[in-house]
Amino acid sequence: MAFASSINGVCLISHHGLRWRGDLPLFGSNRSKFRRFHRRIATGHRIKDIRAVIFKPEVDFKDPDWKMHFQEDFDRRFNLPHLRDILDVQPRPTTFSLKSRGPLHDGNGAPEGVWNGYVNDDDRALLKVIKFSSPHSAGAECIDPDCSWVEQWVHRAGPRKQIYYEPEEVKAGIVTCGGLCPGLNDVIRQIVFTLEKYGVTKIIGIPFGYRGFFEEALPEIPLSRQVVQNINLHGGSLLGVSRGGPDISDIVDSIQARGINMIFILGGNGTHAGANAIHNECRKRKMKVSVIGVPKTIDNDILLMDKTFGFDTAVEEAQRAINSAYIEAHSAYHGIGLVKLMGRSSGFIAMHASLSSGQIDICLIPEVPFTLEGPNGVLQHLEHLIKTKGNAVICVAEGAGQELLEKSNATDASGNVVLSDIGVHIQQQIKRHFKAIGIPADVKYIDPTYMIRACRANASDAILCTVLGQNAVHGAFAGFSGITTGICNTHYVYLPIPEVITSPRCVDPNSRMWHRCLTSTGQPDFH
Ligand SMILES: Nc1ncnc2c1ncn2[C@@H]1O[C@H](COP(=O)(O)OP(=O)(O)OP(=O)(O)O)[C@@H](O)[C@H]1O
Ligand SMILES: O=P(O)(O)OC[C@H]1O[C@](O)(CO)[C@@H](O)[C@@H]1O
Ligand SMILES: [Mg+2]
Repeated sequence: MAFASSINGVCLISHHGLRWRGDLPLFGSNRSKFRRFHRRIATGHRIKDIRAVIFKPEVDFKDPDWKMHFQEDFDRRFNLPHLRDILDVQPRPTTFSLKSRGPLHDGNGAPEGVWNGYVNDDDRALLKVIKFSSPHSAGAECIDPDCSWVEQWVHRAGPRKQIYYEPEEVKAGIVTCGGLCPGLNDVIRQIVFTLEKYGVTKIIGIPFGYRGFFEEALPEIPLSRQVVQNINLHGGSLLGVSRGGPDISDIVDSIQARGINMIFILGGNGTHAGANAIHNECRKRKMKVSVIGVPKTIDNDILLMDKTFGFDTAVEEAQRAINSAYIEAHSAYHGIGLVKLMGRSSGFIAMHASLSSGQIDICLIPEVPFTLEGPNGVLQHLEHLIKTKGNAVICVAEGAGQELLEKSNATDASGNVVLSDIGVHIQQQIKRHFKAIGIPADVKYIDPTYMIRACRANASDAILCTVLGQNAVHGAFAGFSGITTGICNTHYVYLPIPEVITSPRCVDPNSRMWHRCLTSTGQPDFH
C-alpha cells in the first residue's frame, strides 16, 4: 500500500495512489504509514515517485467558514493577471465581431448592433465536477477530511466586449518551444486568423523557439492569413522549435526592441515557466505586453486540463506501432512485441494507447513502479503469457522504470534529464530471461518515438487547436497577461500560468482510467 503526507503545506501523493491528505488524523495504521513515508522522503528514497498537488495548509477545517476562506483563497490564486494591475490602461469597444457584413471589416470597430457573442469577465466554469463521498473513492480529490463539495470556479475564455489594445498599435509575435507536437501549425494559423479579425496587421513568428529571440542569423517570419492558410496540412511547426535558449531578461530586451506587445508562446511545462518569467519581467519594467501561453505537449502533462493538443493524435498514431507489434508477436512462435512510447514523467500516452488498441497485455508507466525479476515481476508474467497463450505485447512509457537503469546524469539544452532507454533494457532482459529458462522467445522491439509527434493533427486535435488559438488572441485583447488557455471539464478557460506548472500532471494510479487499463490488459500488480 502507498501513502502520502503533508510537508510544508504541500500534499504529496505516492505513485501507488492512495491519497493521504495532510489534515487526516495521525493515529493507528495511518500514523505508521505516515512515519514510513517521511522516512522515505528523508532518505531521498523514491522521491521521484512522489507528486505534489495543490493543498491549502492555512485552511482550518474546524472553522465553520472554512469553505468560504478556501474559496476566497482559490479566487485569489486563479484571478487572471491584467495590464490594469500595473498600468493605467483604459478599455475601448472591441473590434472583434462576427456580425460584420463585408468580406473583411476595416478594423476600426465592430459594426453597430446587438451581438451576443461575447464572454463576460464574470463568466466562470467549474473546475471540478465530481462530488466524491469518500476519500477512498477511486480517484478522489478531497480538500477536507469529509470530502465536502467545494465549488471551484475558473475564468471562462473567449472574446470580451471591451479590449485594451488598438489593433493598429499591436505587433504580435508567435513562438513555438520545446519538442514538436501535432497541431502547432493549427494553433499558429488560428492565432493569425483571429488577430487579423481584430484588425491587426503586424504579426511575426519568432523562429526556433526562445533561441530565435537572440540569434541574429534568425530573422522574424512575417505572418498573414495568406502565409498560414495551408500550414495545418503538415506536421511540425512553420516557425521551428528548439530547447534551451537565452535568459529571460535578454528575451524581454528583444521583445522591447522589436516593439512586440502581444506574445503568444506555445510550449510545455518548461516553456510556460519561461513565459511566466517573461510576464513577470515585463511587469517589472511596466511594459504594456500581453504574454499568453498555449499548452503544447503530446505527453498531456499540464495540470488541471482535460487534455493538451497533440495528445489525441499521438495516441492515434501510436496505434500503428502497437498494431505492428501485435501482428509480429502473433505471427511468430512465442512472439513478444514491445513498444516504447513517449512520456517523460507521465504515462498518459502509453495508458490511452494501450486502452484504445485493446492489443496490449502489459502497460508500464512512470507513475507505477514495477519489478522485472521475481515472482511478481514482469518477466514471470510474460512467461505465463507465453505458456498459456503463446504471445504477448508490452507497451512501455519512456519514463517508466528509470530506477531499474543506470542514470546518465546528462541533461538536454533545457535542463531536462536525458532518460536511459527502458525499451532496450526490457528487450535485453526478456531475451536473457527466456534463454536462461530454455524457452524460445522471439522479441520484436518497436520505438516509434518521433513518428507519433511529427504528424499532422487529427480531427479532434485540430478542433482543440482552433479553439485554443482563437482564445489566446481574445485573452490578449482582453488585457490579460501571464495566462494560459485550456479545456477544463469540456469548457474553455483561462488559467494563471503558475497554477498549471507547479508539477507535471501524472496518471493517478488510483484513478478509474488506470483501473480500466489494468482490467483491459489483465496484468497483475508487478510490485
Ligand atoms: N524554469 C524555466 N524558466 C525559464 N525558461 C525555461 C524554464 N524551463 C525551460 N525553459 C525554457 O523553455 C523552453 C522549452 O523548455 P523544454 O525544453 O523543457 O520544453 P517544454 O516546454 O517543457 O516542452 P516539452 O513538452 O516538449 O518538453 C526552452 O527554451 C527552455 O530554455
Ligand atoms: O528528443 P526531444 O526533442 O528532446 O523530445 C523528447 C521528449 O519530448 C516529449 O515528448 C515532450 O514533448 C517527451 O516525452 C520526450 O522525452
Ligand atoms: Mg518539458
